[in-house]
Amino acid sequence: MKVGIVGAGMVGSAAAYALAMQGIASEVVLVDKDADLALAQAEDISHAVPFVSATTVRAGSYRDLDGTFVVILAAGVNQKPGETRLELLGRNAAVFREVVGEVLAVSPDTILLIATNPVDVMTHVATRLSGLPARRVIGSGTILDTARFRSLLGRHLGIAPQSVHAYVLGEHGDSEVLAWSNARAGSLALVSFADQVGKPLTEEVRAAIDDGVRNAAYKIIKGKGSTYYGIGAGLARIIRAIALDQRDILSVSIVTPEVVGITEVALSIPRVIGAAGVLSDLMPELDVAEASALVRSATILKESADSVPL
Ligand SMILES: NC(=O)C1=CN([C@@H]2O[C@H](COP(=O)(O)OP(=O)(O)OC[C@H]3O[C@@H](n4cnc5c(N)ncnc54)[C@H](O)[C@@H]3O)[C@@H](O)[C@H]2O)C=CC1
Ligand SMILES: CC(=O)C(=O)O
Repeated sequence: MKVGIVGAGMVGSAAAYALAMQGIASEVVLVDKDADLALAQAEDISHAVPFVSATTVRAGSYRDLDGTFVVILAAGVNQKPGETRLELLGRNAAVFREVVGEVLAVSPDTILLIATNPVDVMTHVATRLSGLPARRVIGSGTILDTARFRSLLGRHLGIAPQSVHAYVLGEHGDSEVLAWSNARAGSLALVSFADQVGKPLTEEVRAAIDDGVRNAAYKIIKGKGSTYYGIGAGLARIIRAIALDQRDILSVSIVTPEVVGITEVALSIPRVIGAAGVLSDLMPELDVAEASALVRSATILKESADSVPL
């Protein structure tokens, strides 16, 4: 499977590296307005390939994206310390006005996988600009937040994160909703599991995990300028589900006709992913507080998307 990546900075290159290391793509083409950067990233990653896989990693222009099955959009600006994701919207919408048409001119049937922040609103923008069906314009959404949630829960409970079944919903950003009420460890309700292993989910524990998930990006950006390994692996995970038609349930963002009473909004809920993109949407059962937090998150995203002139 051929994968294109527009934006060969930290996120684009981390995704290329994850795809190559896992042998998910047969070919990865990196495109950036800084052609020297794209070339350098492709060269560097291609030198890791002989150790593990046979993926071809190269730099190119938009013309080289012909025949791609998926194109990751990771072009644009990232957050400075203390800046919110939503504050990037105006600048990154301008980038997408330039980039989306270029991609579709050479690869009209591709699946767009959006990473650029604010990712939910950028997914909405890309859907409008491309005219593609919503299920083929997928934002990474809360795939990363869900991984952070599972990681912290697994650490607290002393189990592998893969055995934690819990999702973060709504915005990939400040208003996101950690769905505690339907989370499970193995086949057990989370609270029951936590009590059985003597690691109760006290208010303090829940608050610390919420902070660890919600504010992870702010802390990492303060420490090293940007985040990229987590999202690089998350993007590769979504592409694996597409490449192998795996029908995995992942929390990703697409423009959705209606969620918690809000219409035409891009946000994350669990969705089944396969070769055609998003195959179906799954609305989890939530408690009253979670449902109301999801309405708030959806409203913020809808208003933000409505503010973007196309
Ligand atoms: N969805 C998620 O969970 C995450 C999203 N991000 C977001 O990903 C985006 C990229 O972040 P980084 O890679 O750290 O930034 P970066 O600055 O390292 O890379 C961005 C790249 O985009 C390129 N670019 C800008 N305008 C372009 C255009 N018109 N055409 C082609 N290339 C263009 C730049 O030359 C640069 O190489 C940011 O918006 C960031 O907030 C970052 C981490 C997680
Ligand atoms: C930067 C960003 O969106 C994240 O790491 O969550």
